Amino acid sequence: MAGAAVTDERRELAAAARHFYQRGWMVGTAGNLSARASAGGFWITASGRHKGELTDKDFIRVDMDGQVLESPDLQGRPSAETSIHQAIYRAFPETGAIFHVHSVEANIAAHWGEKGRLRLPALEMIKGLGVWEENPLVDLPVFENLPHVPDISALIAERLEQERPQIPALLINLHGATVWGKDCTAALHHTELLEYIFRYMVTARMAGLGGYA
Ligand SMILES: CSC[C@@H](O)[C@@H](O)C(=O)COP(=O)(O)O
Ligand SMILES: [Zn+2]
Repeated sequence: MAGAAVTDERRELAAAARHFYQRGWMVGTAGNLSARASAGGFWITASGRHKGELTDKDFIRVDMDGQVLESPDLQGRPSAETSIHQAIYRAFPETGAIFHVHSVEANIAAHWGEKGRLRLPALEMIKGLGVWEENPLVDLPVFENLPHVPDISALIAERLEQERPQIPALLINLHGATVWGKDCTAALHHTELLEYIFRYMVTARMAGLGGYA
């Protein structure tokens, strides 16, 4: 992390962002990351920041209603997608960190979703996302990429209230995945695993397997 004097949850968030940026999942400022703050509320990336070199000034601490509690950079404003993070923290109080990334593979795989769900192949890797059955039928919730982010958040909040996703993740169509975990380490593992599954799906189609399951 370039020149950062970060001492709280922001250190882990900046490291995760750099890792995702290097994988091409957060190019051109895309994506956002948050973690519950020991000081209260959650730290979230400020809007429009480059994710390869985040410092403590690139995060804003907000409460569960999205109101700013702490902003080291007075010019900063919370991620435009903060309301999506709020919806997930509210629905699942045990969630400690949420990562939203934009990969090419997620956007291709989204084309194979139907009726708000994307069936994932029963790969061994799905165990890392908490599903231990043999040959599980796992559907990832998919949401429309509405132009007004709070409208997407409202759909997410409504659906999460009705059904808990089988894995800690959701997809916004032609936009990207949002993945969560009990802490930054778990959220990072879950993000890598889901992106592996998307990569498998795309590669399997390209290899002419006639599907991916
Ligand atoms: C690089 S455009 C992507 C944005 O529109 C958005 O989807 C995104 O993920 C980042 O928004 P941000 O407000 O910086 O958190
Ligand atoms: Zn986004």
